Amino acid sequence: MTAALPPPPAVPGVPVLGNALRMMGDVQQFFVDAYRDVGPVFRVRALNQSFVIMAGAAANRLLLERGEALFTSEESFGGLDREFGMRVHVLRGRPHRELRRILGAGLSRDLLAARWEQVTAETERMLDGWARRPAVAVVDGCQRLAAAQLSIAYTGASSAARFETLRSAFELVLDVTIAGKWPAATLRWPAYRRARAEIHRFARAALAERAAAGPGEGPPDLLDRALAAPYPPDVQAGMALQGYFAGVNTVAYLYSFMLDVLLRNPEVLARVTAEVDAAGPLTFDRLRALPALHGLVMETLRVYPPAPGSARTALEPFDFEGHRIEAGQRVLVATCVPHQLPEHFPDPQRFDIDRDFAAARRASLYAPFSVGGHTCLGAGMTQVLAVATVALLVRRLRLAPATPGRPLRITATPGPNPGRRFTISATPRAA
Ligand code: HEM
Repeated sequence: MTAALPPPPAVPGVPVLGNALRMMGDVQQFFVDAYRDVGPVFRVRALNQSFVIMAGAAANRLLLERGEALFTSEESFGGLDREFGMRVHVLRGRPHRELRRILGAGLSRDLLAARWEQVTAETERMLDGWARRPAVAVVDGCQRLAAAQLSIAYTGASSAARFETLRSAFELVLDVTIAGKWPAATLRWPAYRRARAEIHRFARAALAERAAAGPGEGPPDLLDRALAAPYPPDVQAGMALQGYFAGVNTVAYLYSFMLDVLLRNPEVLARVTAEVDAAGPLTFDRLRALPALHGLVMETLRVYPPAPGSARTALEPFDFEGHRIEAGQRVLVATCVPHQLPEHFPDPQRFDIDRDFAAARRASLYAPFSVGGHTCLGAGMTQVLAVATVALLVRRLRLAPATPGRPLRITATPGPNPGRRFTISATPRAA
């Protein structure tokens, strides 16, 4: 009989808080440092929660090849399903693949092509608003922008009027059910119940309106797909909500990091600006021919991944890199740790928009959208929308940091972002 392997080693933390402070800051850097100091599997504790973190090439391969058999997402994402009918995150096997197929069609980048004029007009309107303010709070501004863009592309109408309700209710659910920051009883607070009810009314009204009007011109969008799907009304509403919420924070954090990068790297800003200026009228098809901008998006996702891990719970005991992981253990596959390893990305500290990602992508070592069965369904939309947004931005606005010299301070609430204090000033470029 072989002896059972030891449990993963713990990363030293402080009393009571454990590793919470580092998990709430630059969590990607924390995972990279712990991988180097402790190895590819280690335990962390944040207040009352304990996670096993698995990182490196073998961890990504395990999630890709055995993720479906070994893990469930219920404990991490069940709250989104129970509270909002957003079920795709927690399903497994065939039912998951079926819902993914339908939802994937409703979240396709083709919808941006179909609603290009509407999305760019709203983006330009919002960016012009930035130029009228003395300072722009970048994360908040980018959340509003991403929410408007995604809701127009996916549903044909902006959700801007409900933005604050949507943001506060969803962030509370994430803090309670995924981050474990507040007790579950928080979801019984009257203020939360009211916000939740409003979100439900909003999703049901959007679906009812579409059902009455019938599908519009162009490809079927997310609402058409949800209405035609063989699911109960709460799941159809959850599908519609994916268009208003899934992706808003991650896309906004990506935009915010890109702005930080552009302000800190004048040579990158000069290159993308020259590329956009030379491109002529900005049509959806022309987005493909902007290599410096594509490089900026890819490299920002490498260095500053807005979702640096996939949270799961082990369904059965298994061994990984010389350690035993027990059934029921909460696990986080830190999928983006390879982004910082020189064996996969030469000179990883260098921000290089000319990097070749092809080999790392094929080997699942470039993984800002995770790997395996639950890979992001909005990845295609994110990439084209991010290119379009930076193109419109550098064409319209001249940017400067509101507080020159302020260092980048990453905070992970709920995901890694440059923090609420990151502000810029924007002036019209023609001025
Ligand atoms: C920078 C932008 C984005 C990043 C970094 C990102 C990242 C991720 C990651 C890492 C996952 C996997 C989670 C897991 O393994 O449990 C995921 C799943 C998902 N994402 Fe995104 N995402 C982004 C934008 C979007 C957008 C715009 C949408 C569109 C609404 C979207 C919709 C989804 C959905 C529906 C899933 C669940 C897929 C499933 O469970 O089968 N994401 N995303």
